[in-house]
Order: sequence, then structure tokens, then C-alpha cells
Amino acid sequence: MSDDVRTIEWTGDGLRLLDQTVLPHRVEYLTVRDVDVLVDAIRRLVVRGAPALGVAGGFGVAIAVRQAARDGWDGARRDAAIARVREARPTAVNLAAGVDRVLPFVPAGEDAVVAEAQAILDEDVRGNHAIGAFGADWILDRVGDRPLRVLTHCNAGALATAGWGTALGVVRELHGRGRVELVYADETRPLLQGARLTAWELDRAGIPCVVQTDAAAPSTILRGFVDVAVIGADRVAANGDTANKIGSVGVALACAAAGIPLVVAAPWSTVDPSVPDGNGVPIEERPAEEVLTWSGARTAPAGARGFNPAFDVTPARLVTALVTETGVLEVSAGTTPSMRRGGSAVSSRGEGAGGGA
Ligand SMILES: CSC[C@@H](O)[C@@H](O)C(=O)COP(=O)(O)O
Repeated sequence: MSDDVRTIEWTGDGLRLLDQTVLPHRVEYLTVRDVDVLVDAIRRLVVRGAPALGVAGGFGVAIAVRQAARDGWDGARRDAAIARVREARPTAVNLAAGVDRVLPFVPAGEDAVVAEAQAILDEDVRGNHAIGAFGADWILDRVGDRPLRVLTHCNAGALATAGWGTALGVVRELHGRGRVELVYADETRPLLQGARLTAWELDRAGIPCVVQTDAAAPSTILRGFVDVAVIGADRVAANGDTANKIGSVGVALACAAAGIPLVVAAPWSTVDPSVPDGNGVPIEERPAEEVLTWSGARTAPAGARGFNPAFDVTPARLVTALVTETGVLEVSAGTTPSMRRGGSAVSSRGEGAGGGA
């Protein structure tokens, strides 16, 4: 993403968000100055993607601190507002983690909170570049040092992060090395993060891309059109089970059946060691209207009810590699995130089970 378009930044006036609900047709920003507007923006996916939500969580606390001073709130009201930000969406662990990370700075005041939230943002951008390099190295080593056909699901790009992207950071790095033949971008039902956002990012970056329906993805993989799938994550359990946008598990099953790698690209801030496996990940269920309507018009018959889980869990045995900012864990081969601070060894490149920050 070029410098003229920032997903999320603190301007002093408030938190400036690129409104992802109107992309790719319009580039509009929303400046958030109060907590209720932020909670609504998170729920409507004005800002979305696990790492970007972590940054929003950190700055959300700054908004609450400023609002408390402005509107004369007591501590209890301020803390309740912070809790609303923390709980605005349940699956991406980054949101709660972002809030929790800045909380100790609340007594020191707004500037201290903003500085810590800015550190989350800056670390995310740095980490994504490292993820891109580690991921590209691993893929070219394991899949082949040639222009590759890459499949991705949802949007794990600059828009989903503070910049550069995780899965799309790997794609950007591969492209920079002349190693992308084509990207298959799954459209990502029902809110089209792939068709609207991933395709927009790839087009701006000059990376060849086709958009396909989610239902096409397993077939595309089984027909031999894809060399590697690279996706992001909303929460990675200690055993490597990975929650990501609904539809990811179908991609993973097809990759396993076709014998191609499924690579999950995510920062350590998306790993939740407190959750032993995928059963412990809360899965957001979104309004039924998102699947019962199209462009605001009802598509399903009046009597139909909807079921709209926003995420699924890919079992660790289907995750070939987890690429973090400190290296690569070969999860299906038995190297899990829980081994990070453990002892024994790990991966092909750089990362050990005891590695990382
Ligand atoms: C780097 S973003 C990783 C994930 O958060 C992403 O793949 C995803 O599932 C986003 O879902 P969304 O509902 O758009 O917030």
C-alpha cells in the first residue's frame, strides 16, 4: 500500500480509520473521537483484521481516557467504556491484547497510552516485513524457486494490519523477488473482503490476481492450479489450531488432499497460549442479514433463517507452516507455538521453539 493510504493512525484529533466498508469504490476516512463510534466501527468492519484490531484496541483506550477527561466521567465509567472496546469482536485475540497492553499506562494519562498504542502499530509494521521475508524464504525453499501460483483467503494485507500485511506481506515479498505468477483471491463471503480488499491491494501493487468464489477454491487447488496457499489468522491456539475467516478450513483440507502447503502468516500477538486448542476459540456469529441479503436486498425467502459464523478453525495437522516475525514453525510436523518458550528445536529457518520475543 502506498504511503498516501493508511489503514489506521492517531492524528491528535482522534483515531483516523480508512473506511473498509466502502472500498474499493471510495477511499474515505472516519476520524473517531468517542468510544461508541469506535465500537460501532469495529463491529461494522470499518477497521478489521486481527493486527489492525490490536492497534485499534490500544488507541481505543486513549479515546476512552480523553473522553473521560472531556466529559467528566469517573473511573468506573471510563473502565466500562474500555471494556466495550475490548469486547467489540471476540475472535481476534489482538483486540483484547491491544487493550490489555496499554491498560497499565492509563494512570499516566493520554499521552502515555498513545505512546504505547503507537508502539503496537510500529511493531506490527516491522513484524510484517519480517513475516514476509521469512515466509518467502520458506516457500521458495520448500515449494520451488520459481514464479508461483498463490491462493489467499479473506484479506490479510496492509488493510488488515498497520501496514504491509501478513499473508499479503509474504505475497508482496515474493512479488518483489519476481516469484509471483498469479494470486487467486477468494472473494470471501459474505462481506467480500477478498474481492473488495485483497484484489484492491494487489491491483495497486501491480501483482497479478484473479478473484474466485470461495466455493471454487478447493477445486482450483485439486486441479493443480495452485502451488501454495497463504492465509492470515485471528487466533492461533497453543497447539497450532488456527482460527481464520470462514472458508479457511476448506482451503486447508484441499491443500492437504493436493499435497501442497498451507502457510499461516501471523504475528506472535495473534498466538494465544492461554487457549490450548481450537475448541477454546470464541467464534463470532454475525447478523443473519449478511447472508440472507445481497446489496441490501433480500435474496433468501422470507421464512429462511441465516447462520453466519465469521470464522472457522483449521486443525493444526493441516497447518504446514506458521510464519511469525521470528521465523517459521512447521506445525503439522509437530512444532507448535506452545513450544516457543520450551526447549527443543524447531524450524527450517531461524526460529526455534525457544525463539522470539
Ligand atoms: C492479518 S489479518 C488476519 C485475519 O484477521 C484475517 O484473515 C481475517 O480473517 C479477518 O476477518 P475480518 O472479519 O475481516 O476481521
